Amino acid sequence: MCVCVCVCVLIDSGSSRSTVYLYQWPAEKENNTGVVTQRLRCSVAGPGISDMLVDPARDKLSWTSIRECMNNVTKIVPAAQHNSTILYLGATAGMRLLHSQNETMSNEILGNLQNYLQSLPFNYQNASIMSGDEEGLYGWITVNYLMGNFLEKNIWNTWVRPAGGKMVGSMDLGGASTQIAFTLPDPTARGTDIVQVSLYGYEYNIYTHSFLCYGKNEAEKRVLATLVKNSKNATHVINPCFGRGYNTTVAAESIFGTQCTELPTNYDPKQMITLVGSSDNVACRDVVHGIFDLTSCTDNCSFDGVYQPPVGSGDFLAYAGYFYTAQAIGLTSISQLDQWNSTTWEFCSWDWPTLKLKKSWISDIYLKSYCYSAHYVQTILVNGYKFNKDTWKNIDFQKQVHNTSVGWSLGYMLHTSNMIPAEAKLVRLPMANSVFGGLLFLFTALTIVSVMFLIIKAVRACY
Ligand SMILES: O=P(O)(O)OP(=O)(O)OP(=O)(O)OC[C@H]1O[C@@H](n2cnc3c(O)ncnc32)[C@H](O)[C@@H]1O
Ligand SMILES: [Ca+2]
Repeated sequence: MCVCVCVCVLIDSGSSRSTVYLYQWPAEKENNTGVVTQRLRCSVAGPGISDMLVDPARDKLSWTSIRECMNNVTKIVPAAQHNSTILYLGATAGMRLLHSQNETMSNEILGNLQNYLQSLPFNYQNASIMSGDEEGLYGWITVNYLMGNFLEKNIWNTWVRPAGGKMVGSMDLGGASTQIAFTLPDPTARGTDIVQVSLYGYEYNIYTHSFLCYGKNEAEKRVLATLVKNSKNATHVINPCFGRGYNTTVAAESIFGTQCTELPTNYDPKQMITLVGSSDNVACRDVVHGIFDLTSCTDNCSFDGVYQPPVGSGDFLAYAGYFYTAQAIGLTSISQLDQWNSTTWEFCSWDWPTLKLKKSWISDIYLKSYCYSAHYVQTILVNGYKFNKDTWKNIDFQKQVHNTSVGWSLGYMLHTSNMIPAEAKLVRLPMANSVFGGLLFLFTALTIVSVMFLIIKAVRACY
């Protein structure tokens, strides 16, 4: 429990990279809402922990990069507070995939990492692999905590649930998996992927689902795998999603060395494959559509036969890969669906020299993939989750709220350390704040008028 401490360190071990977060808050206010701020965000150099081999030489390298971030933490947190500083590590889709493929290796990596974290001067709690549903739920908690949707102060300076109790849905696009989570209007709805959580004394009925292999990087490998399989020449492959003029040669294992793609016949991991860009919008859209099973769903279903209630008319925050994609095509924050489509169309029609010129601030490693990811975002949101032209404008593409990164880590820290109590001593008004305020005003006005009336009557009686 983070009781009486003002700082917590959380390591987000994602599939593509690890990030160290340092959160802080005033100790006496720890159960209030909106008091936790992000003091440090440190990107660990190198790949995600699932790609770190546990051979001594690589090991040394890997932990050295985490050590650099932990040294920054050590400098910020006063020495007297080190042993009360809680330290957690949560691993996500990269480790989920590795765990199902090679449990021994995933245990070895986690064990190795645990030894290192235990050797630090902090109050190490645990390092674990989260389930996709937990990841989605914690993302939802982060979003609503940062937006102040759980509690607000009423006119009596007491914490109450905001009038209307509108919560914001959460959509996270990672490298290996993607999550959606939102509250259901019907508090009694039960079923697959619906969880009930009690926060600050209120019950929330939340739908949360995580799609493994639908993260931005793994889904791109699936697109490339389709192109390789459908190509007449399996070593010289046209990629419609890359800009014309962009060619790259990669080893087959960089596409097929994952559980997310099916191995081709006569698979040779070292076989080199040349991918040749062609800036072909329609072909890119079609191959991206092809990785989703959009046919096995009818009502209340997203894709791949997964149950999903309608997204409704509420607001959503889309972050991580959603934000990077929106930023690359120039449509962060709120946009119209038509705008997204036309911007994607224009972006994907540019050849590589034009892309480099127009988006000179983006490094090649990311730039080559944004045409694919713009189509991917449109497909998953519209064909998958069933956003339409009216509800698309409810999606806000962001990476931060109040200078704090949006992701599962803050929600995990708040929940795991009990900083969001299930029950809270709240004043529960029998009516909405605004109605209560209005009635209060009315009664005050009536009292004043009555007193004045009595005074006037008394004065008149004297004459
Ligand atoms: O959640 P999982 O699936 O484990 O993956 P992750 O945690 O490693 O995934 P991130 O949110 O860090 O990144 C999401 C995607 O955005 C990409 N990405 C990360 N940082 C970026 C940056 O600064 N600019 C552009 N793209 C970035 C990254 O390669 C992924 O494809
Ligand atoms: Ca992530």
